[in-house]
Amino acid sequence: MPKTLYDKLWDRHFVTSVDGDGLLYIDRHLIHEVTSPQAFDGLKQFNRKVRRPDLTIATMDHSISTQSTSLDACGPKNALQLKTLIKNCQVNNIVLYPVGDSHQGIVHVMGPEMGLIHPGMTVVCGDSHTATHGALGTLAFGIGTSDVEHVLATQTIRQTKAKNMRVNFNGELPEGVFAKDMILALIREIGHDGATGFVVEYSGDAISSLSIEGRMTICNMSIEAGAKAGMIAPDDVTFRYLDGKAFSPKGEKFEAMKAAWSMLFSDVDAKFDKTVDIDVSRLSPQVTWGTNPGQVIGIDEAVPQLPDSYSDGDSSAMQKALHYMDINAGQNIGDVAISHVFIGSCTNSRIEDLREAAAVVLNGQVAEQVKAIVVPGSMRVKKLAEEEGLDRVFINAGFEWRLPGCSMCLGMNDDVLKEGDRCASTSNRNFEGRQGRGARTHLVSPAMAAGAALKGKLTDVRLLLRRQP
Ligand SMILES: CC(C)[C@H](C(=O)O)[C@@H](O)C(=O)O
Ligand code: SF4
Repeated sequence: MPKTLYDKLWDRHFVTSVDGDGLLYIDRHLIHEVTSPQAFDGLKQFNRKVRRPDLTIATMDHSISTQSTSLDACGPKNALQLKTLIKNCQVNNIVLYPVGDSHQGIVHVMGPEMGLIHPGMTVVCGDSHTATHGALGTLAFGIGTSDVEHVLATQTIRQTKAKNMRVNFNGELPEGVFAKDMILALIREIGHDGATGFVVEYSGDAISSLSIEGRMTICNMSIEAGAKAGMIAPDDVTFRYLDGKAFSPKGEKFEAMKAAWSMLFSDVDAKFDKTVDIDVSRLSPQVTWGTNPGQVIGIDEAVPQLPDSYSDGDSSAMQKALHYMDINAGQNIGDVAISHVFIGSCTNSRIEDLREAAAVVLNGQVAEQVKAIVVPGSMRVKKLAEEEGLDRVFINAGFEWRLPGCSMCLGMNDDVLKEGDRCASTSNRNFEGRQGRGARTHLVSPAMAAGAALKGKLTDVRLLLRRQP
């Protein structure tokens, strides 16, 4: 029977069935400070050992400061979480990349760049954006803390098989339009719960033309459409990305693995439960106006009018979102002034994202009333960017250049927005209070965020790019 890529990865990792679910073997387990402490406590309580410390990798990202390497910088609660991770990793022989280490970074940025993630793997982490790793042809999904404990103890996890969805992105991306705009446009089309119960495979010529960085941006936000996971079949772009990475196989072994990885694709006749087609050649830069990622429009569009019937759930949700965001129906989104810009997060903090933002910033200045920060996703991204002089571009324009971490993506560290602040953000979530209680988030691409920083308002970055020589 023809199989999808998801079916193939499921079958390869299937250990046994449990009441209609599958018990899957896990090839790579990533951990961070927030969702691991209780899991380790659970192991200790039952005197259990970590079954495969060698397949488990830890980093620090959520609770750290990106302004200081002190573990105490974000208060005693965060410090305790970080110190607990250090202790748990020591006791259980798990490699940890702590703050200050040259490999430290946001878990979904540092893992792939070290070559720890290979096509065909199952990858889990106690973090919803684990879907990011699907960009390398893996089955990767986020798990809860009790599942973290289960994986630590057994290297397996119980899962219900999801349905198959295929999203074809076709056409050529116009100037100023990026992977972030593609995924936002998809969520607009299918809604923020449009992929609930599905694993999504992305394909089409617009996906083949994307770098791994761009593919990660897309897979990362699969979860924001409700999907269990997002994935992209490995191709030459994937193999070139993996070649030479620290933990990639080397020499003949790499060639042998490449041959095996090349077999990881959906069969021609494989059946998908749902298919969506999107033509990217007509896309404009996207920006969210509301409080879920499906409430999104092109920068050249007006905020939608409320539907006629005020009784339906959609319009009351819309009204609530407009009220929280202090935005009017029918308003031109390009008129909205912002107070903050955040370029970072596991969605958009890779080297390519920083290059795209820097290309817009070149020779410009951050608007006076705006506080703008750039937070590279990992120490490696930071180093690369500094070698290319991108840090100078940002600093000279008035941006803060930070250490790697989750930072302003969520209010768990020292980058919390205040009530009424309005942020153009390259992150992935815009729900009420995500960046701080009462703060407002507009999700955009790195180029759009850079444009907003210079203009002090949401801006069509295509106009800024065209003006440059
Ligand atoms: C803290 C963590 C559990 C959480 C997640 O699972 O996604 C965070 O990364 C987020 O983005 O909200
Ligand atoms: S950068 Fe944001 S979305 Fe990504 S793992 Fe950190 S908090 Fe979660």
